[in-house]
Amino acid sequence: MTTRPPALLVLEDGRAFRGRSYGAAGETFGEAVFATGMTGYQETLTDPSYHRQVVVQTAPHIGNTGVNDDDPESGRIWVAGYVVRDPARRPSSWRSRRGLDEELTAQGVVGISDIDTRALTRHLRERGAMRVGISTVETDAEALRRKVLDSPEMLGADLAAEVSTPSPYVVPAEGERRFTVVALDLGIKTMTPRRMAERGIEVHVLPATATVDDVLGLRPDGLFLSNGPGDPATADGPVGVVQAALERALPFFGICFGNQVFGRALGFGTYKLGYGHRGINQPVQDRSTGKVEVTAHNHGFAVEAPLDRATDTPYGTAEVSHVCLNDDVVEGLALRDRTGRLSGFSVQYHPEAAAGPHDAAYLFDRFADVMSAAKES
Ligand SMILES: NC(=O)CC[C@H](N)C(=O)O
Repeated sequence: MTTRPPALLVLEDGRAFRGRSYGAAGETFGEAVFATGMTGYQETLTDPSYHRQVVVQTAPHIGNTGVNDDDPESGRIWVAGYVVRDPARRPSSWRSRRGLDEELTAQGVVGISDIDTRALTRHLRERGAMRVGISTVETDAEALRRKVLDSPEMLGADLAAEVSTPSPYVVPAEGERRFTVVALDLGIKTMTPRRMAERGIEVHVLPATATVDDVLGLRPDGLFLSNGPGDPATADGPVGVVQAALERALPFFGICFGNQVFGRALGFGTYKLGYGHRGINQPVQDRSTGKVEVTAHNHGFAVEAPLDRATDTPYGTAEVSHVCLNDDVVEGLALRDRTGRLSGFSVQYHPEAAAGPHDAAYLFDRFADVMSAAKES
């Protein structure tokens, strides 16, 4: 194996790491975030929520199972850059079609390897997520840092439309069609409509810019909002769509960015976390049952809502349904109508679990139950 050329990583606060080029040569900028999953790097790389983020993998060996054509969560790699400690020298899996290094290069993703990812992660944990640059062409750390400081920040970034589908498409229900759902694609992962389809839900996926009329024109039984990149404070369009749907008592389910938009639609604020939650083993408690789920996360923002009381909204009573046991961050919201019936809910984490444990799959059944109850009434 030939030795790969040198590469330089510089954070906006000036901390620098020198390693080797991994993937494409060139220069890239984004928000440095760390992901703690021991598996699922393909799903991570192709999750549109990572658009404009440079992902640092805390697992030291990455690329061991190569790249297959089954696991991507979208049509391309979305991360702005990739940071690993020790890339696999040779992939090994019966499903592997090519090496990860090769795939990153083919998709033009600039990365760096052979740096102390543990030191970098501890730095981000102490100082918070921040902008970063990786370069295989610039060798002067101060020069690269100046470019990092010129690059856009994640706070205030409006990115959903950049990753959303350009035109609507339909994911048919498996077996008998029980419900029709409109899903706003703010950066949807492939597995999400599939989890609904498995439950007899036909999913009409619409672009992030879809209007209330586009949604209602399809006469859906429910509205779904996906995960997605960027700052939820910028998502005024989707917030308006959700509010209009709630006014008409249309059952609602949201995931991640969808949870943040739901929170805003209910009148709550959102804020940026210090370094976020990204991994597949985060403990979350469902406050209605007391049960703890081990869940998949990828979020840098969160909803600000009171944990100790319900909140009256124009659409009913809202409460925090799920919390993260590591830091008490709001991980889910539930909305009940005047009769006490659940009419909409959302989670900050990823029940589609691609990758991740399947503890939260019940939420897709809950969505079907909410639609079923609404149909009967
Ligand atoms: N996965 C997501 O939907 C992330 C939502 C939002 N971009 C955040 O970072 O919190």
